[in-house]
Amino acid sequence: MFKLYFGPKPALAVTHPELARQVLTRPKDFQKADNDAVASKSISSILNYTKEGRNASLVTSNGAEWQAMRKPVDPTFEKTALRNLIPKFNQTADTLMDSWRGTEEVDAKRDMSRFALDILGTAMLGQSFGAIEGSFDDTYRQYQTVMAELMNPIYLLFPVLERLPLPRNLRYKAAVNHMYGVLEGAVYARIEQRREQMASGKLNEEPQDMLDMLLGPGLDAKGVLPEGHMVPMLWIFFLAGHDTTAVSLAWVMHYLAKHPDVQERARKEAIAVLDGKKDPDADDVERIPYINAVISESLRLRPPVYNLITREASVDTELDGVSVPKGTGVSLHIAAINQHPEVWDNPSEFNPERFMQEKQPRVFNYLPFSAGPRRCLGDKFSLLEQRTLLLKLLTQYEVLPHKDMAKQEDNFCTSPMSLMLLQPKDPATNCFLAVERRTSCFSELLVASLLLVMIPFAPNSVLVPSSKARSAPFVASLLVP
Ligand code: HEM
Repeated sequence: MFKLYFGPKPALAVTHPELARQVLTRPKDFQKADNDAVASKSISSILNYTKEGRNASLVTSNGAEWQAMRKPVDPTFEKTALRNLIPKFNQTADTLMDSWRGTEEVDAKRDMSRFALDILGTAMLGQSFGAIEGSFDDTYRQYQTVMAELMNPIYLLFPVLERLPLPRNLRYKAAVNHMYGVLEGAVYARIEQRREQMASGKLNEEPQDMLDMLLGPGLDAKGVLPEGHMVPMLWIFFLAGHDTTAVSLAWVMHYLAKHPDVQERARKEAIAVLDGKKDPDADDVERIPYINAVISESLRLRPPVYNLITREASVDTELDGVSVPKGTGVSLHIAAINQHPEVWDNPSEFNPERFMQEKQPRVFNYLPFSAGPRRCLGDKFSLLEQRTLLLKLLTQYEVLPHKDMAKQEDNFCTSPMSLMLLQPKDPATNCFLAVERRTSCFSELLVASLLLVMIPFAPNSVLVPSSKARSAPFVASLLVP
C-alpha cells in the first residue's frame, strides 16, 4: 500500500490481495467516490443523471440507490439470458472477419474496438453501429468524440474550463446530446414497434435483445428501472463495456502472436469443438477451457482496468493498521494485485496453464473484473463475446507477429485514457501484429492430408506457421493499440 495524490486529494493505492479483499468487502467503510473523480462534469450531468438531476449512474452510486439500479438489471446479464445473444455475436464476428478479406493491413486495436462497439449496439439495442463497416458514420464519430473527451486530463483537472464556450466544449456537448438522442430514440422506437405489433396481433413476447429485457413486457418506456434511469443505464453499458472488452481482445491478439505454441493449442481446441461447424453455440463456448485460460491469463497480466480509482473512505477508518480519514481516495492497483509475488509463481510470465489447474485462483488474487458486491456486471457478457470471436477467428485466421514485433515488448501506452485503461502501446510506434487467413475447416483437413505427402515441397503452406508470414498470399497486419 502506498500514498499518492489525485490532484490535490490524498489517496491510497492498494497492491496486496488481502487489502483489496478488505476494501471490496467493507462497502460501509469504502464506498464509490463521487462521479467527478472519474469523469468530467458535462458527461456526468448529461448522461449519468436523470432529467431531474438525480445520480443515475450504476457505477458511482451507493447503498439503496445502487441496489435499486443493480437488482433489476442483474438478470439481463445472467448466463441463461446471455445465451440468446450468441447468434448476434456470431454475426458480428463474421462481419469483422469478412472486412479483413483482401486487406493487406488490419489495425487490431481499431478493429477490436469496432467489433466490441457493434456487439454492444446489436446486443443492447438490436441495431449495429455499423462501426466495422463504417456505415453508421455520424453516430460512430460522435461516440468517439465523447469517449475521447471523457477523460481529457485538462478538463478533469480544471473543470471550470467546461463552463466556457470553447469549441471543444461545444463539440463535446453536441456529441453527448447526439448520443443521448440515439439511446432515447432506440427506446422509443422499440415501444413504437411493440405498439404496432400489438395492433396487428403480432407481438413477439420473447425478448430479442437486452433492451427488450430491460423494458420488460408492455409499453412502459421506463421498463424495470426506476423512473428516468433507462438512458443513463444504457449509456453506462457502453461506457463500461466497450473499451474494456476491446482492449482485452487486443491484448489477447498480442499474446497469441507472441506465443505461437499457445495459439496452436487454442486453435486445435477451437477446431475440435466446432467440428466443422461455422458458428459456435451456447454449449460450445462452455467447452473451451484452454481458450478461456488464454483470455484469463491475458486479463491477469494486462487487466484493462488496471487501476481502479473509484473508491473513497466514507468514514474515518483504518486499513492494514493505517488510519484512513473520511474522504481519502482508495485505488486498487489491479495490475499489481494480479501479479503479486506472494500468490503467483513467475508472476510476469504469460502462462495460461495457471488457469487449467483444478484449483482456480482465489477470488481476491485475481481481480480483472474486481470482486465483492460491486463486481463487474458485464463480466460474463464480455467473456462470452471474447470466446465467440476467438473460436471463429482461430479456425479462420492465424495471428502472426508483424515484422516489427521482434522489437516489441509487452508495453502499454501512457495516454490520458491509461489513467484507468491499460492499453497496448501507441500503434504508431510498435504494436503491429499480422494475421493470416486460414483455409476452411474442410479444406484444412484436405490440405493437412495432402501435406503428409507434400511437406518437403511446401515450406510456405498455411499449416507451417514459421517463415510463411511474409510470403503467404493472404497476409494482413493487425495493429494492436
Ligand atoms: C474485459 C472486459 C471488462 C472488464 C475488464 C471490466 C472490469 C470492470 C471493473 C474492474 C469494474 C469495477 C468494479 C468495482 O468497482 O469494484 C467494472 C464494473 C462494471 N462493469 Fe465491467 N468490465 C468489463 C466489461 C463490461 C461489460 C461488457 C459491461 C456491460 C455490458 C460492463 C459493465 C459494468 C458495470 C455496469 C459495472 C458497474 C457495476 C456496479 O457498480 O454495480 N463491464 N467492470
